[in-house]
Amino acid sequence: MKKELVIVIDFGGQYNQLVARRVRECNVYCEIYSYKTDIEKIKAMNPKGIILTGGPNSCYEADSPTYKKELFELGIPVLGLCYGAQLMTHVLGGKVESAPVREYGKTEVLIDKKDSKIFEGVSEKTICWMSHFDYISQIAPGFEITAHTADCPVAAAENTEAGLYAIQYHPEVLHTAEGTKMLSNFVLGVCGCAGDWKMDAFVENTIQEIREKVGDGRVLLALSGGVDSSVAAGLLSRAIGKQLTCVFVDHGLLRKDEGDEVEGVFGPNGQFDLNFIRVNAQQRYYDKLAGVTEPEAKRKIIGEEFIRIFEEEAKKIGAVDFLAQGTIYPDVVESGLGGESGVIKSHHNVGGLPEHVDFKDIIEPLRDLFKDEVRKAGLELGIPERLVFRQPFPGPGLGIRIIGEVTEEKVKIVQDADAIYREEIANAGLDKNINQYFAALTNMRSVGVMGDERTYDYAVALRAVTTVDFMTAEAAEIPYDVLNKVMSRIINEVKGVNRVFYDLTSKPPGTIEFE
Ligand SMILES: Nc1ncnc2c1ncn2[C@@H]1O[C@H](COP(=O)(O)OP(=O)(O)OP(=O)(O)O)[C@@H](O)[C@H]1O
Ligand SMILES: O=c1[nH]c(=O)c2[nH+]cn([C@@H]3O[C@H](COP(=O)(O)O)[C@@H](O)[C@H]3O)c2[nH]1
Ligand SMILES: NC(=O)CC[C@H](N)C(=O)O
Ligand SMILES: [Mg+2]
Repeated sequence: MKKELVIVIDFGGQYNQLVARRVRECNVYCEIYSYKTDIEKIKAMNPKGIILTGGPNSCYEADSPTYKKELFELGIPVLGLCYGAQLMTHVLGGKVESAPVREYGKTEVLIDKKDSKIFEGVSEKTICWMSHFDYISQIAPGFEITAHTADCPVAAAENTEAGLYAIQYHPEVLHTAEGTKMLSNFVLGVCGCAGDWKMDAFVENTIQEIREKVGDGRVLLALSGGVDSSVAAGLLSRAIGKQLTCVFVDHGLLRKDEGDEVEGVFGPNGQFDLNFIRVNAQQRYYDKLAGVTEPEAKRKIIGEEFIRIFEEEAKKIGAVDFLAQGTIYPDVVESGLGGESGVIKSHHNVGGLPEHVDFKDIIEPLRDLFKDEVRKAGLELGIPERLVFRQPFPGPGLGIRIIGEVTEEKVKIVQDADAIYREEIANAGLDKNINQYFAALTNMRSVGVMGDERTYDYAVALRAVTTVDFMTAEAAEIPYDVLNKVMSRIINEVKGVNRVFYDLTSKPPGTIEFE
């Protein structure tokens, strides 16, 4: 079964992931590609629709991102959003200029063409999210204006005959009250997608694809016991059974008792029928990380050691062709490989991979999914809810929750503090409402007084966030008495700590982890 595909062409906008999400919420599969992607490649994928994203540039400037005119002549419907709308206009002979009045934030849009397919079921006056300083001063030949605002004569325009639609605002953000409706009108109404891409189809198709790719070869899965690799294990084991071996690395940067817990679930006495190997590599990691302080350097070392261990294990098993990982879409984007977005941090399993990897190929069945979609796939596969809804834990583990140099002593401190924090969050019944929470060790030491004596000890930072997709997040509002209890237990029970902070920062501008 060939799935319907809508392509998002990325011009560097901030909300590009959201565009892809909204399309998927219409049950249509969607992928993001850079504007540098060759038109032949785009044609070969045979998409049912193309969406051009926003972007920071001005399309009339010489070296701004652009696309060939041919893109608009493929007979495939194209929707341009903000920069995308301006670029479409510019390339097709209209005019884009610096706007006399910029628009930013919630803005009332007045629909001029009530029977436009994009505005089916949309109110005549509707609140939309604007973010632009350029504007379309003259539409391209063949287009008509379909909406305007008080300050912007072209809030939307279209050339229905050519299947081209331009929208100046951002329908993908939830501040645009009826934006989801407009995008679904494009995807289902204009492009004619059936909207039958669902998780059961994803699971069945992926199992089929894995079987075809692997044949009678062998696969080594990097299994952390986290959500993503557990779901990947579920898929792979359904697809190829005992041709799969799962390797779990205890790098000495796991949470307190986590190594034994993972072994308990996936090992020989656990609930899955898997080939499972636990590698104890604690000392090896501490040695490699000694003296290293720079976050990206730490990530690269941890990522590289993972691969070297997998290679060694593969040799012991013999004739392993494929390395499988539980990589998901946000790992790819943040590592700067998902399009035009900058590198935020190199996830150990993507941007942190060493240049040479001793496997024929890498299998990443979840590479195109967001976290909540991975969870849906997990439930579809019958993976226990307790595993599916676990909070994520990053592969580099406490290595990126200890700011600066990692030592065994610091690992012990952060493990103990984190265990107390998690216990108290669970006692307060907050664990279901907070999507990720953990203790981190700041590299800061300060003076305190305990039992009439001077102390000069570390400060622990508590982090807790609510988020849907881990791309953006808010600091969770934890009741003060809970925080207070955690603070007092950490200071009393964990040696080497004399201060506790609560991190209030949202993402952006912070990230969830500290490094
Ligand atoms: N300790 C580990 N041993 C083996 N593989 C690991 C380990 N930690 C991470 N990996 C590999 O790196 C991938 C990415 O790690 P990541 O933490 O993003 O995912 P996860 O652990 O599977 O799920 P979660 O995000 O819920 O923690 C994992 O899916 C897994 O393939
Ligand atoms: O497997 C992983 N390898 C990594 O290198 C990594 N870095 C961050 N994370 C997790 O990704 C989510 C977003 O984290 P940030 O806001 O810190 O980028 C959060 O859930 C983080 O825990 C990682 N997971
Ligand atoms: N959000 C956007 O895509 C902005 C497009 C363009 N840079 C403008 O300001 O008009
Ligand atoms: Mg993990």
